[in-house]
Amino acid sequence: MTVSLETHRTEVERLLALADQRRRARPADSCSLPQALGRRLARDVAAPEDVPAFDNSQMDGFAVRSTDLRSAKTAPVTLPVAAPIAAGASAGSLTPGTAAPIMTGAPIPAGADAVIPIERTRPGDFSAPEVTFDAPAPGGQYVRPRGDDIRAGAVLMPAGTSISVAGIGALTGGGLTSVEVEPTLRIAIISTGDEIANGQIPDSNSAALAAACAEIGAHVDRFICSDSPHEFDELLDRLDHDLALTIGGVSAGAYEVVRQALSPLADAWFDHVPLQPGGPQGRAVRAGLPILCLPGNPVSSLVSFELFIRPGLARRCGQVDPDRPRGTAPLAAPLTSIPGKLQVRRGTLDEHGEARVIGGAGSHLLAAYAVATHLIFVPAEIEELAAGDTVAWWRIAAL
Ligand SMILES: Nc1nc2c(c(=O)[nH]1)N[C@H]1C(S)=C(S)[C@@H](COP(=O)(O)OP(=O)(O)OC[C@H]3O[C@@H](n4cnc5c(N)ncnc54)[C@H](O)[C@@H]3O)O[C@H]1N2
Ligand code: MOO
Repeated sequence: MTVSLETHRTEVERLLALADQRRRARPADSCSLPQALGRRLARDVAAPEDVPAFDNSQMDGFAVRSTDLRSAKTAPVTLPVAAPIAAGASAGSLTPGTAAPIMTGAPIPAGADAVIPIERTRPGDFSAPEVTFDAPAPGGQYVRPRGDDIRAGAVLMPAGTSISVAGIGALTGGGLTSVEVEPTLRIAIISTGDEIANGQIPDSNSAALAAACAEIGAHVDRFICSDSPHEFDELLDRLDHDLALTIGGVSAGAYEVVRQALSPLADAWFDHVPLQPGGPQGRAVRAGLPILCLPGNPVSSLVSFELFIRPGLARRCGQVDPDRPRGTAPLAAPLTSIPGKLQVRRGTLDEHGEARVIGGAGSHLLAAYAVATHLIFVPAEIEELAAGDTVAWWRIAAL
């Protein structure tokens, strides 16, 4: 039965949710920190130590006892300069009645409780033997106390947090080198057809789809299967993935291995959606494994991945912006489209901000797609568009 694009999208979402459930049921991964960007924490992470680990200066200036500057309220106070404390030095202690040059991040010496920035002192120079202060300072001024960012044992980031760039920094700053993260979604991409299995045609579709899945953070394994339904069944029996994407074998030919093998299943659906390219589609759940079946024509498989699968998959893989950037633009040149189907052309936005189609509508024209930066949409009810008419676009590649 033909279904609307919306119905198919909803059904694909249902299968992606199932794939996500399978992923979550697998054990957590241990991941070293720089690699953990974008992964979700499998459990709460407690800070192993106080951050910062010691009281330290927030400014380049002089470490003082605030009590030594009390009288600066009425008259300037001049103190002898003690040995300087660089960031990386050990803490030491401050002799009462002296001021120690201290750099940002350097440990506050025992006895000191405030820092006066260099620009609020006279002569404003670290090499002078004495330093004069014109105002008192409250205790704690410009001191970053130990544990101010996070206390040892406190939850630094709770389970489920998507590890951001700042998260990598905070976890590393907390003394961690690896974390337990939720497992990555594992996808099996299965190219079908004797022409692929015997090498007559390069397996360009699964190469492209594998790149698309890897780009959004999924783990991908690629398989090739001949037109034998038995071989296809045996291959599916071996998979332990969260999701399978099949390519080809879904339309009206005599050797449609995917449709033949899967359509007897209770939950299976194989038919057309009102889309060009990407009309023939299928989906099934086999022994708990959700399977999304894409048409074999190269442009068709990529366009249907973009429209139906990528948004939900990217969101589940933790992408910050799961949707492609979208907008509208005037068409650079007239075009015609087939009635009753959403047509997806490939093109770019030119220097005038106009949408310019590249190549024809045919679903084998992958070379033109390869230099396109945008998908350009012609609605189902439209047969002709004039130059200047508004079209919707999604950006799929860098300009
Ligand atoms: N009588 C009809 N024929 C076709 C219809 C139809 O409605 N009635 N639909 C056409 C449309 S639209 C599409 S799209 C294709 C989809 O066909 P399949 O999904 O069954 O794909 P195949 O027949 O297996 O292959 C189509 C085409 O793509 C090439 N291909 C397949 N896999 C790969 C791969 N991994 N890498 C590169 N190229 C691949 C294959 O060699 C064929 O040329 O059906 C139309 N026919
Ligand atoms: O709908 Mo097919 O995908 O055009 O070749």
